[in-house]
Amino acid sequence: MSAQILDGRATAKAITEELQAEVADLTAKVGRAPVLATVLIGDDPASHTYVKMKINRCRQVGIEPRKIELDHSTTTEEAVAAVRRLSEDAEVDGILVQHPAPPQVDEAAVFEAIDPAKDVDGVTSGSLASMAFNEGGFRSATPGGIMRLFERYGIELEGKHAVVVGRSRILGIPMGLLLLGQNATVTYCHSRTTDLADHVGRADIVVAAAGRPELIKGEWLKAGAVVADAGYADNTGDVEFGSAADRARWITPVPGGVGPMTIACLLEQTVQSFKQRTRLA
Ligand SMILES: Nc1nc(=O)c2c([nH]1)NC[C@@H]1CN(c3ccc(C(=O)N[C@@H](CCC(=O)O)C(=O)O)cc3)C=[N+]21
Repeated sequence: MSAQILDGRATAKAITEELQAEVADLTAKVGRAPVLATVLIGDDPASHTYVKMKINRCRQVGIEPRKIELDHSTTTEEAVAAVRRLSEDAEVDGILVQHPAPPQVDEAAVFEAIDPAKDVDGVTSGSLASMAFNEGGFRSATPGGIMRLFERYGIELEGKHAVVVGRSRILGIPMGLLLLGQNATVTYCHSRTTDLADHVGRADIVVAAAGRPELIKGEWLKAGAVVADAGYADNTGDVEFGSAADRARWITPVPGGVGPMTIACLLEQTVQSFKQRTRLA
């Protein structure tokens, strides 16, 4: 292994500690803590685990979690109504609707019920448009977390060729937009891409967001590439770590890379929303 580690766990910890101090100060000024509402539909065990991790991190920094659980037979209309109530609730600063929703639920419709001012997970089409037009505002949590990690390690993006593998609404697509916004040249690859290995081989920066464990082989990489692995199924990345670490210059591990940064971004944006909504920013 010759690559250096992009340590998401340590970076997220540093961000969390900074937030903790800021939240204590803000809470004293405003007279209440920031509130993040989490909406979990159905009983997927992995989703329960992720939401629990997010709630634990909230408590750690002084954000008050509000947990909404809807059962597996919830309709789109019921889920939309629940999210709308949170959008209208003046005490709620941020709303997270955990993906994936059960198949009968139109997830996009539920996302759109989030007040854009509370979209701290960056899933609405309005947030996507802000990312496309480089307007600031809330970023999708995983791409936002990856950008913060690049920032903290001084990874240069301008003029670099970035290959994003995956085109999901909350991960691949916004990831490419954020990289484009930092003047990278962006290629999207996906399940219908032919010659995936060739595309990856031309990348200075690879973001693996396909949701397919070990899809990307280390031998495909250009020597010296930067690799961010957003795969998380069973704590296995979308990149074959061992072979990739032999060729890359920088790489995120799984676990300990992108996952913790996703949560750090969610918390940061919840605090940002709180400041905006209470006119402290
Ligand atoms: N609306 C929405 N927003 C999301 O951001 C979102 C989502 N839905 N659905 C599911 C994925 C997955 N996700 C993870 C977050 C943290 C870790 C994480 O911190 N993992 C630890 C390992 C945790 C363990 O020990 O199992 C790590 O990588 O070090 C992983 C995965 C957020 N997601």
